[in-house]
Amino acid sequence: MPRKKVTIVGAGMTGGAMAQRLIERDICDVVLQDDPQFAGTMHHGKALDESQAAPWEGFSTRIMATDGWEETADSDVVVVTAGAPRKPGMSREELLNGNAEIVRSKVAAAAKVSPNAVIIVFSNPMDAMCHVAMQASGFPRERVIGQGGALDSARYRYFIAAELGVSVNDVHGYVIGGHTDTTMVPVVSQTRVGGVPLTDLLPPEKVQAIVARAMRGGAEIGELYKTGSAYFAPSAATIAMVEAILLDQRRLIPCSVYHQGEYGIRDVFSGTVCQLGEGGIQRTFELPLTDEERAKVIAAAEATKELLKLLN
Ligand SMILES: NC(=O)C1=CN([C@@H]2O[C@H](COP(=O)(O)OP(=O)(O)OC[C@H]3O[C@@H](n4cnc5c(N)ncnc54)[C@H](O)[C@@H]3O)[C@@H](O)[C@H]2O)C=CC1
Ligand SMILES: O=C([O-])CC(=O)C(=O)O
Repeated sequence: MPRKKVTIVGAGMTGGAMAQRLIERDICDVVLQDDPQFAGTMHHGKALDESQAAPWEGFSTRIMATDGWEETADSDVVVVTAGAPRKPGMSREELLNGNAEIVRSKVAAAAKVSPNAVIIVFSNPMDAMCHVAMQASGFPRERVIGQGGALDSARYRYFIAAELGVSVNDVHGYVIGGHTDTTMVPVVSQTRVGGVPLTDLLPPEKVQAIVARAMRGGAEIGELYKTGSAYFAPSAATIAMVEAILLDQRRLIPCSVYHQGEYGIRDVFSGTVCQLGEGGIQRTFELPLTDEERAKVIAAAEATKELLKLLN
């Protein structure tokens, strides 16, 4: 049986970290695609360096780099990270048109040689870039998936676990809505710690502080790094999605999906809980929201629609 293949487009901070996490799982071959005009020979260096980790990490799958597309052909999953990260003080939305051009051409090229792939869109502003990717690929909604909620939920769960001094494994909560500083919706009403509602464990002001910090989670890291944005947690979140698809794990992970009636929203990418497995999105789930949460989820989708009006 041929090995599964995953292409990571863009071998920068996030693409490189994803490649490392993925190849060390030993579940697929990995191709790092980048453009010498922007990456120089960095992607070749990363692939070679990581290959030489195999004797100690014990993986037998392969990683290679390419400037073109031939080697990416027949990928099962294509992750698109190419594009500029924001600088401190910027919003993700400000990256819209610069990154749209990059995502459009990368996705068109990738889809041509991997017509059955699942595309995971990662470049920011992610929800808007999902529209660009869907249009450039012509793929159905099951196979164009945005990574945002997996990361945002991880941050939210981490902050709760740290506040309560419990294992993050026992904190269950989801962040849905948009992947921007203002449109994320941490679903407090459905957050449980060991089965206990979060609101029974922390006073409202503490919960609100956690929500606010989770929503600015990416900005906080960017302000600390100064030269770019987060990559350790983003790569972990993305590779969990890749693994769920490759191994048909049917995991429930919040992702950006082209809404077709979820929460009454249509024809726009936004975050909701999705079942991920073979073929991409197998099912979507609607959380039972409070009226306030529902209004925020609807506003997030509207904000993405407004942002799309600014797309060149
Ligand atoms: N969805 C999410 O949760 C997250 C998204 N991001 C986004 O991912 C993207 C990549 O971030 P990093 O890897 O940290 O950036 P980076 O600057 O380290 O890497 C960017 C990559 O894009 C390529 N690139 C840049 N300009 C290009 C162009 N004009 N044409 C073709 N390729 C070009 C570079 O060669 C490089 O491989 C950013 O848009 C960032 O905002 C970052 C973290 C989390
Ligand atoms: O904050 C950023 O610009 C990068 C990102 O999307 C994140 O880390 O959540």
